[in-house]
Amino acid sequence: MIRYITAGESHGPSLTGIVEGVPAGLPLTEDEIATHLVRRQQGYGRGGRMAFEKDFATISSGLRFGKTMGGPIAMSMPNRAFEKDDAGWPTVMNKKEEAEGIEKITLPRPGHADLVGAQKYKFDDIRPVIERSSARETAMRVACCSIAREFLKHFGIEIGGHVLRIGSVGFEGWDEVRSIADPLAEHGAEAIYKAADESDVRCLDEELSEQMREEIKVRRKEGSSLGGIYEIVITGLPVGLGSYVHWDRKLDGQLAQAIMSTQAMKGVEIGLGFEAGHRPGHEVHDEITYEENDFKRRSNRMGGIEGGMSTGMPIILRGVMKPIPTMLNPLSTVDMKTKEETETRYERSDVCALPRAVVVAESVLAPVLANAFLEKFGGDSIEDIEANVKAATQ
Ligand SMILES: Cc1cc2nc3c(=O)[nH]c(=O)nc-3n(C[C@H](O)[C@H](O)[C@H](O)COP(=O)(O)O)c2cc1C
Ligand SMILES: C=C(O[C@@H]1CC(C(=O)O)=C[C@@H](OP(=O)(O)O)[C@H]1O)C(=O)O
Repeated sequence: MIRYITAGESHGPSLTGIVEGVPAGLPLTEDEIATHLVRRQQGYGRGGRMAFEKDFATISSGLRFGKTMGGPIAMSMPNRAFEKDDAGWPTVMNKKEEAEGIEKITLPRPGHADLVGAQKYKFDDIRPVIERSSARETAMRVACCSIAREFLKHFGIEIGGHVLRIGSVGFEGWDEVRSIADPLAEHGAEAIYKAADESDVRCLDEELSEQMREEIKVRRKEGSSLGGIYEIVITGLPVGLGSYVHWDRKLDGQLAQAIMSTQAMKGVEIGLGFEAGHRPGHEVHDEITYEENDFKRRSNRMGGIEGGMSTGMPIILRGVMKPIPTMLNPLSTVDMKTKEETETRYERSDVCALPRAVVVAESVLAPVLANAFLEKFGGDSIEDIEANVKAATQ
């Protein structure tokens, strides 16, 4: 079973990650991991921080001659913000000897972890909450998950995401999206993310991309922020990953948890999702056929999962991200120190991080799928697993 843990603060010296349970013999390079780290930094609507961070994870254990050895893989990634002290407020993490002189942050932002975090941990300064709740953590999360992603790719399983909606601009309904995404998915889900990467809002439609950019521009000018909806497609899956036999083995439940564990996510749907509640059964369920010695389905409105198990069709999952809580135009809040009503203070921020969050969402699904795959075909080495897959498909 692949497990990973991340450590690090947004403006601390570095982020650290350890990935345990990766089978031996998987070819892996830092550059492959960096592909997704670079993608996570790109996107229209990003803030100033992403312009100067140069995310790269250095591997310090678990590899020999470019292949995994079965032991924990440790990674480290520096925060350039730690040295820069450029954010317009003291980057307090590198000035521990001056703790007394540093201004406390006492104005919690609605929608961020600030108020509840300070209440829970009994802080009179929001800074420690900001540091660890920040989506800076997703940089190391993407690095860790990219290893599981490489494992899946080795067995022909690909993941690709794209943006469906930003604020008021988006595709009209399920069929319109399918007409663009499904033909790409026939070449493997990576064709989807590669096509989406052509647009700086990661949308597959050129006209919508332009409108989304405009929407972000308008909301930025107003001092507001935006979220949106994205879709992730996973191809190359065998039948029967996950199980209906127990609640915690259902693949859809595990995938949803991974998405909801990501900063700013407020919902997940699989296949038709919430639209299934609007349609009668005959317009929802995927009819079964038998062609070329195999069971097939006429459609994939269940999004590749039935009974908590992969059907062998592409998994289609959508997530919704709320608008960024930090906004130039302030919201009402209360000063934690004086208890007086006042307004939030602005700190450097993304205006819309959805195009970047798509890469995070693609990534966090990888360990879930890799573990479901290992549960079915598992072994200590890639060689063992290849033999198990071969035996199961003969
Ligand atoms: C890729 C990404 C970038 C983000 N950037 C910011 C940001 O610049 N400013 C901000 O206030 N929130 C940002 N967020 C959202 C906050 O991290 C998040 O709302 C906060 O941690 C509270 O957690 P919750 O939204 O899950 O409740 C970002 C989220 C993601 C996934
Ligand atoms: C640093 C990243 O995102 C950060 C997420 C974030 C937040 O509150 O979640 C706040 C901002 O941090 P800063 O105030 O340092 O600019 C974002 O830039 C990153 O994605 O690597």
